[in-house]
Amino acid sequence: MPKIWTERIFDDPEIYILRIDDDQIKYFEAVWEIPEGISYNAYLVKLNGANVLIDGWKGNYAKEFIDALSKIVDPKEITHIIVNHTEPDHSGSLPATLEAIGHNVEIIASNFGKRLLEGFYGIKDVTVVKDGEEREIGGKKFKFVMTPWLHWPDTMVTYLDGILFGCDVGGGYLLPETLDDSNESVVERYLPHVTKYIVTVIGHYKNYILEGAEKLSSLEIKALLPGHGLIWKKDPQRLLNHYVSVAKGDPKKGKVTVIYDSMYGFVENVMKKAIDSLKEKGFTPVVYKFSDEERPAISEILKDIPDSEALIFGVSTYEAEIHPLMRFTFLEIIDKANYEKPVLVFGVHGWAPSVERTAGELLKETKFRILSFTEIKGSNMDEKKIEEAISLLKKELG
Ligand SMILES: Cc1cc2nc3c(=O)[nH]c(=O)nc-3n(C[C@H](O)[C@H](O)[C@H](O)COP(=O)(O)O)c2cc1C
Repeated sequence: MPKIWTERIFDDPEIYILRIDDDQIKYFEAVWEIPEGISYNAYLVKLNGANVLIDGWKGNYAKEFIDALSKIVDPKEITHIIVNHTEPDHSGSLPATLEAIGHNVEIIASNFGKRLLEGFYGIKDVTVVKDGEEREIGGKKFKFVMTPWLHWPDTMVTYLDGILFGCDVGGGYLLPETLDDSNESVVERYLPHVTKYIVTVIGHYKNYILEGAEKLSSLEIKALLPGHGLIWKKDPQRLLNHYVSVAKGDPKKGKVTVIYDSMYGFVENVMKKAIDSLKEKGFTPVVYKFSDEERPAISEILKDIPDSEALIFGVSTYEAEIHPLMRFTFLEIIDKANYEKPVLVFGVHGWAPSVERTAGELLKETKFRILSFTEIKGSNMDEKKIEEAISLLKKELG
């Protein structure tokens, strides 16, 4: 059963969090494996003569949302709804919320957000705010800053008295056992799930993270209240720095992610040799293997790419192509985690070498620097060739 949190998190201005821990979800966006779950966070700001609701929950929790909201405020007393981002994991509860409010409430969104609200829910009456626009509501100044492509073109953030309502900006997977960042061990456990969230959800637009961070640096941010995961009261800059580091792909010294498939063990033999050689040279390999017994989650593989120094792929030839699961893995890495990092590719075939052609074609237009393709026939494992490839990597990374 999803846990629901409704707590006052600030006294002045009076702000409440409405967080639901979605422990039922298996695949975020119907693709990313998240056994750790995800929370949806909405916020209510109580002001003089105004009650401002910021974002909402996924539609399947609309009833729970109205019940939780009703514990804090009579929905009929809500005067404004700010929609920072219209993706239905935040806006799905909106139609039910409007019904519970039962009167004309002012909905505030970006220009793109207005278009999407009409497309998704038929909502036409939306006040559009522009980049940097300020509005006085209930005696307080709300500032709206456009952060397009974080994660959709509609996305904006809302700034009030040093508090940034980020929606997807600042989010992460996991159902942390606290609401905020005051407990260091919770934060340390949480941050890898933030990385996983960034790569899988916003990785395709990661340059916009750098643009957005630059834009937000002009604001003094005392707290960051995102649409997923922990809220940041103690050190919001830590989370923003983490976002920038993932977007840049800052490497951890020695970390090399190794991904391979092996149907009958031929690729595995090659990769074992490569992994031994990596360890001998002081690297720390993180290994993912597709076999008839194991199938790693693509979301987990993606999580390990940003802070890797290099990537190594081992692929079997499959109907003159690379193995189907490795093909999907390549495509997702290229789409979500395309970084200027060195790459080695080992290919094993039965009768015709193909990896330089197939993997080469996939990697051609990417930022990855291919150091070598090593083609191996079946069990004719050429240890010298494997050693040469790993030595090339050592030379490259020092
Ligand atoms: C379904 C299937 C399709 C294959 N297609 C090709 C192919 O098109 N060209 C080729 O040279 N080898 C092909 N092979 C042979 C494998 O690439 C070869 O046996 C390789 O060593 C497999 O390594 P692995 O057992 O570690 O996966 C195929 C093997 C299988 C099972």
